[in-house]
Amino acid sequence: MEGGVDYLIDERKKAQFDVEAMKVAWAGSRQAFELSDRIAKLVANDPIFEKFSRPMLGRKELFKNSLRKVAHAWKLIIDLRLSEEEAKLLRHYIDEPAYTDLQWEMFIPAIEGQGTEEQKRKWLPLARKMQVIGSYAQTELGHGSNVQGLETTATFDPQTDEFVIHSPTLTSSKWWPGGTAKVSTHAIVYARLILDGQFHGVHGFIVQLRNLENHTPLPGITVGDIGMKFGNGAYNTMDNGVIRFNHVHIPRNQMLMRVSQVTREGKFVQSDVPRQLLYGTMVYVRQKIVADASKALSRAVCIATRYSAVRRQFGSRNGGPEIQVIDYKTQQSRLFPLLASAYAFRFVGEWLKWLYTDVKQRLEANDFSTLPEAHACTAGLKSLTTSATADGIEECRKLCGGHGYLVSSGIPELFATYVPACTFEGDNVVMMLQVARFLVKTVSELGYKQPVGTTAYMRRVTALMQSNCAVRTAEEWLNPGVVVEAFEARSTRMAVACGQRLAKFENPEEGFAELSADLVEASLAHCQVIVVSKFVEKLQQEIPGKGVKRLLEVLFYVYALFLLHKHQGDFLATGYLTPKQASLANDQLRILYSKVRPNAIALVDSFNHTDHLLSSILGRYDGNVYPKLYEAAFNDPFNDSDIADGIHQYVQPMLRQELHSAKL
Ligand SMILES: CCCCCCCCCC/C=C\CCCCCCC/C=C/C(=O)SCCNC(=O)CCNC(=O)[C@H](O)C(C)(C)COP(=O)(O)OP(=O)(O)OC[C@H]1O[C@@H](n2cnc3c(N)ncnc32)[C@H](O)[C@@H]1OP(=O)(O)O
Ligand SMILES: Cc1cc2nc3c(=O)[nH]c(=O)nc-3n(C[C@H](O)[C@H](O)[C@H](O)COP(=O)(O)OP(=O)(O)OC[C@H]3O[C@@H](n4cnc5c(N)ncnc54)[C@H](O)[C@@H]3O)c2cc1C
Repeated sequence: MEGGVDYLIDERKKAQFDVEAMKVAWAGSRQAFELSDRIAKLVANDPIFEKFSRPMLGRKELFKNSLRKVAHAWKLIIDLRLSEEEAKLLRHYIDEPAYTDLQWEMFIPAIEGQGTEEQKRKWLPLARKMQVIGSYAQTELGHGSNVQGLETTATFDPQTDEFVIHSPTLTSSKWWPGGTAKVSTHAIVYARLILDGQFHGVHGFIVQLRNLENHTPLPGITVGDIGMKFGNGAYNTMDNGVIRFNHVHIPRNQMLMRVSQVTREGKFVQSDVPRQLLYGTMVYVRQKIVADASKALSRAVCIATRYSAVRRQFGSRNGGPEIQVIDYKTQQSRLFPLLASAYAFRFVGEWLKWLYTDVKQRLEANDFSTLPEAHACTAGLKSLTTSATADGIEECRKLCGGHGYLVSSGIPELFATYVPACTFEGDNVVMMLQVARFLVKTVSELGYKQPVGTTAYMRRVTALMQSNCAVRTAEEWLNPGVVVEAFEARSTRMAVACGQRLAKFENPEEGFAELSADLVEASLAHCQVIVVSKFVEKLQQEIPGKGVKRLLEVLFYVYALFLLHKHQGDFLATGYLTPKQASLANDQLRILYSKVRPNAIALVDSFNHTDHLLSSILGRYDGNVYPKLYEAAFNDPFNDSDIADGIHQYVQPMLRQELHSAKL
């Protein structure tokens, strides 16, 4: 058997649910599905968006090609009158990090969230028409996580009514801002505000970087690219920049002044808006990153699942077919939890989008009450989903054996492009520590304040601390209430235990630092409660289509019981479960894997990923893997000639024992 075409045809016949209806459930609605499907096909059928050759290109060629794709996309957006939602889908399917990500997802949102009405009126139309191109310059060579530690200064000059933006040290050089090295004309620069020699916190300033006519850097600005990043292709389509400012003057009205203002006289005015709103853009992007995690993980899982059905190893009797590797229980126990995680992240991402929209409306009406919860949820879920997705993509590579290491599997580039999500928009550990602060506060207030939102379950603190799990059979684990309660009890107990240990420290900050590893674990436990509960809430909704809800229920149990198995140390140490109950959960997990097995291919087909998006020979929809791998090998430019450059010069002299006289 040369290809896996027949295998995937057979696999698709095994599905026990309506795949078309599952596609709608994954997309969120029929309208969302149709929109997404239309844009996916638009991109897949346009040769300019070809990306299979990307990892072979040198940096300059790669970058120029990326500029061409953006220009073509922008032309399509105008010609086809695409809405902002459609344009963002177009970006998703083009699948290439570019300066426009920063323009649309950071520069514009920063002005929307932190600008005054006047600033919005001036800058937003220019940015939305791409008449100015902006980036987000916060991180410096010396500081990224610690925003309050930034060194760039913005000193008000009352003589000229201007701010003077300056990089006083090498470590204050802006370092990383995407789109800045070669493209952006403007940036939101975060800098320490200095008025009359006094420091007034870090604020955002709109700084013009380049001449709009000839694109040269403005006087006082030194700008360049920070160098090649991890992996070929991958994030190297982005021009991450370094910028030094040498006393660059900008008008006073280019400080983003919704949160605080500087008057003509140089007086600092703090409005009622909390200073945390300065971090609002990061809350927005973290929410987007959570939504993106399910897309990335589902791609890797789709490739690994299809290939696992095509690939056969061992077990041949009398020349008959070998076993499909997807039938190995070990393969299932590594792959199916990732499949279930993709669905879990999809649904929690949908919920987080709702939460963010709600917070945004409140902020616009100057209601800041839900901001701490939104910050904790976006920070925690960003950390949980990106860490699991990055690990999951790497696991999918291993699930594909040696062929997974080939660039043509599509996995190496996906991994290299994805992993920085664990670091950017907040290092994942730093983000979990933010959740920890929120949890510690919630726990310390339990005696007199009812927790709300995602911590509302802690209202039942007494019951969750005292009662234990009642499961007696593997079957009894198939109860959403039982599963959610187990996660809530473990999380509450871990958070309360941290609170009790913290109380023993005289200095709370010292205690927090000392216990930070435990606090991160407690935060993860809390974030898992959110993901598990949001999956259950999804299942409580009407989900049309034959067998769709049943399969989603199976995936819910796979996700939750897999986590329970993985973290059984916590569940046992907190005393909520007995070893016997943990073992019953694992027994149930094996039964669940056998329920997923016949549906596995249909479940990944339901993501509706095009071959263009997957860009993977192993994950091809038709399963025609081996002939295409063979063809691709001989199409590689390295195989253009049987005799590679350098063979005559460096290998043949060795073969002839003439190396000492050869010119090297
Ligand atoms: C062709 C045309 C196509 C057009 C369409 C294009 C569409 C594109 C689609 C693209 C797809 C995907 C989008 C993704 C794009 C992503 C690109 C990403 C590139 C990367 C960018 C970056 O990385 S930007 C830099 C990010 N930096 C960070 O995240 C820094 C992390 N550090 C911090 O956030 C803070 O310093 C930290 C939270 C760690 C601590 O802050 P600090 O003030 O020092 O500390 P505290 O004193 O601890 O905090 C004070 C209190 O404030 C609370 N708090 C902190 N942060 C927030 C917040 N964000 N919101 C609300 N509250 C916050 C904190 O909890 C404290 O509260 P308390 O009650 O006092 O304890
Ligand atoms: C691909 C990419 C694109 C980026 N794009 C942009 C951009 O457009 N604009 C921009 O401004 N920035 C950008 N960044 C920068 C990014 O936001 C920072 O790298 C990120 O916030 C992490 O900060 P750091 O690099 O200072 O890490 P560090 O804080 O130096 O982290 C190093 C280690 O220290 C640990 N650590 C740090 N603080 C603590 C703590 N308090 N407690 C415990 N452990 C801690 C971390 O967990 C980590 O293990 C980008 C980064 C990347 C990789």
